[in-house]
Amino acid sequence: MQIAITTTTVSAHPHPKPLVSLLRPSPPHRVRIHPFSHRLSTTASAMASSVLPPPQQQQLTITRPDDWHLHLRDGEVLAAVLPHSARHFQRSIVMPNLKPPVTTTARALEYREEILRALPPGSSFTPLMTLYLTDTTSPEEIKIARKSGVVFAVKLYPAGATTNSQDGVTDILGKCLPVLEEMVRQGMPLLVHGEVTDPHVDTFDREKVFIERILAPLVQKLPQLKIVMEHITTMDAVNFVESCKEGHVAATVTPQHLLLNRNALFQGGLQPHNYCLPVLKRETHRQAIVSAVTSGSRQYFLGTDSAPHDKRMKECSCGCAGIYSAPVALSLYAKVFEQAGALDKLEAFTSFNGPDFYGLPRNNSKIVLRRSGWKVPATYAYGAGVIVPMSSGNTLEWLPSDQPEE
Ligand SMILES: NC(=O)N[C@@H](CC(=O)O)C(=O)O
Repeated sequence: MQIAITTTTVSAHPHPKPLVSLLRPSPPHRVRIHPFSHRLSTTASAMASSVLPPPQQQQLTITRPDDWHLHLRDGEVLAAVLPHSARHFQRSIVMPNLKPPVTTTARALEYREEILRALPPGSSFTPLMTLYLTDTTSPEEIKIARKSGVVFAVKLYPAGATTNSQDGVTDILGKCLPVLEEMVRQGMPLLVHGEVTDPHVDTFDREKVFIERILAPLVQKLPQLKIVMEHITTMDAVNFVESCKEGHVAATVTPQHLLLNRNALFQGGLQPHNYCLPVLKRETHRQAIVSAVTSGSRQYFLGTDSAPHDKRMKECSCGCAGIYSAPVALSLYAKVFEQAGALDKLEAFTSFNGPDFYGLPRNNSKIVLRRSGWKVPATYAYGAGVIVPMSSGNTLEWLPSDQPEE
């Protein structure tokens, strides 16, 4: 374990007094802890130690993370959002659901060039390109993709499931079997948006039903296919992933599905900025995925699903699905792992399990997260408008350093 943790040196009082008597206002005994030095600032330090929580980690140094599920878009939006991902992540799996979608290696190469041109000067961020699977993708295209060295996976969008999925697959086993067999031969992972599109299936059950109707039969038919179940949201998905062989089936998990349940969609009125697909689920599901990712299992890794949409497209009569989390994701993941008492498992989730699954080297450089409050901007501007980030206007605790420390 390469995680470096800095802690305070405050020790617990051997005979703690009842909390209530210690909390009574008493000016001479008031204690302040400087956010950076962590020194007790009054002579009441002995008294204070009895009311302090256990020592807190103040700084985390972890291997630089990768984002294994990212929507970068193109044009002005790409230029605005790319620096946020490039600042914290070394590599990202770039989703291909542009308009029109990235269905060929030739198009993926062009898109990759566009991303590289939009990078801030000096950035070493590496986009890992993907192809958008359609009913007519050919096995030959998979061979070309593998040979290119820049395409790392193929994305399955069931037709009509989410943003720009209208050209997606209508019948994966009926239409795509030869392509999937070629992917097995090429060791090319299939990244799955795991929701059925059957309008008779309740929106909140679409992931569960997808597992039953499509994913389980697919794994049975092609057990050698490497599959990433993207942005899982349910206990059913956790159970499914864990029933599969490590190294063959894995899952990405977003910050929103770890921190929010479906109440967040309706708190005080309709909350369009908490709307994404798959939609947030009930609390028991959230707890199941938190337990899964903080357990230390190698089958889960970081995938933000950061999906920017113009504010006007979110706040309208038929709002788009997608939450923009790139600037805040790392702080939020740290919060989740800290709340679960599992900060020692954070690095494997952010930086090891993903490259290990994809058969890529782990990053060498580091990133530092400091316990230092920072306020998330209300919006981020781009050419034509603004994008509202997740946790907009809130203060977050863990501040990632902009520069990796070698
Ligand atoms: N997650 C979302 O709600 N939206 C994504 C598409 C996707 O991954 O479903 C988008 O591209 O906007």
